[in-house]
Amino acid sequence: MRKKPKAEAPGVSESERLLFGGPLRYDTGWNSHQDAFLELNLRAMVTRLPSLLTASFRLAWQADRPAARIVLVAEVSRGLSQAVSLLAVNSVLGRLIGGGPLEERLRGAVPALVVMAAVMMAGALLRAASTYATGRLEPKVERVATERYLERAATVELAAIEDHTFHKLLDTAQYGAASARRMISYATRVVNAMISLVAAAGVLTVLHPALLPLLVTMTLPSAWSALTMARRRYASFHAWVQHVRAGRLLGALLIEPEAAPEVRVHGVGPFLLRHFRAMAETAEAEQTRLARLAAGTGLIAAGWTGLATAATYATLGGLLLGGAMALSVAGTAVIAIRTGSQSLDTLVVEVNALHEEALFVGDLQRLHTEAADWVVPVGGTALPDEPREIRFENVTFTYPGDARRPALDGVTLSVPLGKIVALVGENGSGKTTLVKLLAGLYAPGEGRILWDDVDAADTDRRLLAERVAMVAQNFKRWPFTARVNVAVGRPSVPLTEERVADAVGEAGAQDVLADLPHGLDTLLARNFSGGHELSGGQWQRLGIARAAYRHGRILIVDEPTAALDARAELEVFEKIRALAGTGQTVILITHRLASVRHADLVHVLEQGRLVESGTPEELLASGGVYAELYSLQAEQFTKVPRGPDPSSRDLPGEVPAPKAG
Ligand SMILES: Nc1ncnc2c1ncn2[C@@H]1O[C@H](COP(=O)(O)OP(=O)(O)OP(=O)(O)O)[C@@H](O)[C@H]1O
Repeated sequence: MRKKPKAEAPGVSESERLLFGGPLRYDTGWNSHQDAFLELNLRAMVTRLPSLLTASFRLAWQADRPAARIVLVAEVSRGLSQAVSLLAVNSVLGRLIGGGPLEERLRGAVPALVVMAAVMMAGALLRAASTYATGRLEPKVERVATERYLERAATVELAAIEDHTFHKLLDTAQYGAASARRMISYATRVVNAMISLVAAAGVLTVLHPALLPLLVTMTLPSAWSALTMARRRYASFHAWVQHVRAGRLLGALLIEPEAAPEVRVHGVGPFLLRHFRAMAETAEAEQTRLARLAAGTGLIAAGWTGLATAATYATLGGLLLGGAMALSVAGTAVIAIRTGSQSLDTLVVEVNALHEEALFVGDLQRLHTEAADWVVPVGGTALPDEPREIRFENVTFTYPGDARRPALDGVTLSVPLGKIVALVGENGSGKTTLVKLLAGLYAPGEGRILWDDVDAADTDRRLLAERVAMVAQNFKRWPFTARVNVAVGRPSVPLTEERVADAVGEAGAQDVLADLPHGLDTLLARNFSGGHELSGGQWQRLGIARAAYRHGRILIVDEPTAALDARAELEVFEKIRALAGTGQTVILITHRLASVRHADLVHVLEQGRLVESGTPEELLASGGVYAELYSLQAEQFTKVPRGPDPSSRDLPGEVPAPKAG
């Protein structure tokens, strides 16, 4: 078995140990095709070439058929014109070196010279056509590949995005589009080099059969050197990719706005810089090692090429001296050997590159296949028009990975529609997971979620999603204008001023907009010029406006007031209560138990299990978990000494002492 080139294992620098807890081992999806590349040798290259060229042509054909046709015709014609050109050279040399007066010899060479000139002109025109068509084709190929990639990423289940293996594939496949683009020019050059090689080889065989093996012998050393170096670079890239990425991460942290305050207040700058330098220096050592090896390999290859060239010219000399070859033929042979060896060199390098790019395009194709298993299904039974309740029946759900316990464990509960239902429980008790299941973002591992008597698992997920509006705990702060940040709640309906204004009013976000320099047209992305940043509480109000804009029949609010000041919190709960008055279902997750007082039903979760259900009064009276959490919060306020003004306004977080029970 052939020995694989070994990449030097990255040296574990002190920085790496300290910052990342040990050596940053290579662990991305590239692993899957690493071996394929390392096994690449001349024979493998030749066998894989047809499929690589077909793949490139298919990509080009999908993106722009006329341009793909132009490139193909132009490159094939250019290769053929080189054969004609070589034959014309042979004819010119034959005439010039042959017998007779000089004037006659020159005149005799004119037709072949005219052919040469015509072929050169045609070659230039074909080159221009190919350059134009390739330039037109490349961005289209990249766009088509990127669109397919993004479309796949957007249509898979949330669980796929959170699945480590699938996410790795998403990470690696993103390089596929740029690789597809590059494959076009590599494939073009490969086709061109192949045809001119065939032309040179054909001419050489016609001139003398012994010349063809000489051409191959001359080119083998440089082919070997190009392949060896490419394999080493690739192996090194994989062994060092994490290390290099981590080094870049350190650099990026120094300029990132989120890190900027701590970098300055805690003086983290010099600390990060020191470790950045240490990691960069370790990576530089690898580059030096590769350069040393490249120099050595290059020298060996040059030595062999020199010997092969000397042998070629000695053979030519022998043939000339032995009278087996005319001088004019020897002249043409020298030109053909030079052209042929250049084409062979190009061929090796370009096929090498083509193969490397094809591996990344292969990841993109793998993504398409694997994503098909994760795509959110379309179609299914309709939901009842006016359901009375959503019922969780013995629902268990465990996040993929190495979770130590299910996030939801045999939960049976009811969410009556048209009411305010609160979910309460300590951190990590499963509240957010429960609403994500309700919204169809995950499917239960066991049990059922019923909308009256229709199992959510059998329904059309898009129709289910249309019923739900959600203000998630970490809802997205879109880097767009304030208007879009509201209207993105329902992109399927035309954006109208009236709808936006209504939603802003419902969320009580008018004050937030009034403070913005361009109102609804203010760009909410500080990293762009003219961009503006909102405070956490201001963002939260826009998030609520977004959910109001959606007009989902079920409004899920996960910690809606965490970043709000006391007055704003009061207002938001007023709005939420008013929504419930209009028949809207509100599912409220909050740790502020005072806000739960107005809920029609409270479910208390503990470590993924439902431990209590009832009205707030019932739960307080029962003296269980809810009552305990309530007392804890109440105590905080009763213990705090009151301010000098006893008539000061009640704070929404202020809770009355629980009834005994
Ligand atoms: N995307 C995820 N992948 C893996 N585990 C998760 C994920 N989200 C939550 N978990 C785990 O599931 C459990 C329940 O989390 P969940 O977010 O539902 O709790 P919660 O009651 O909403 O908590 P909090 O009050 O802190 O928001 C936790 O142990 C958490 O670590």
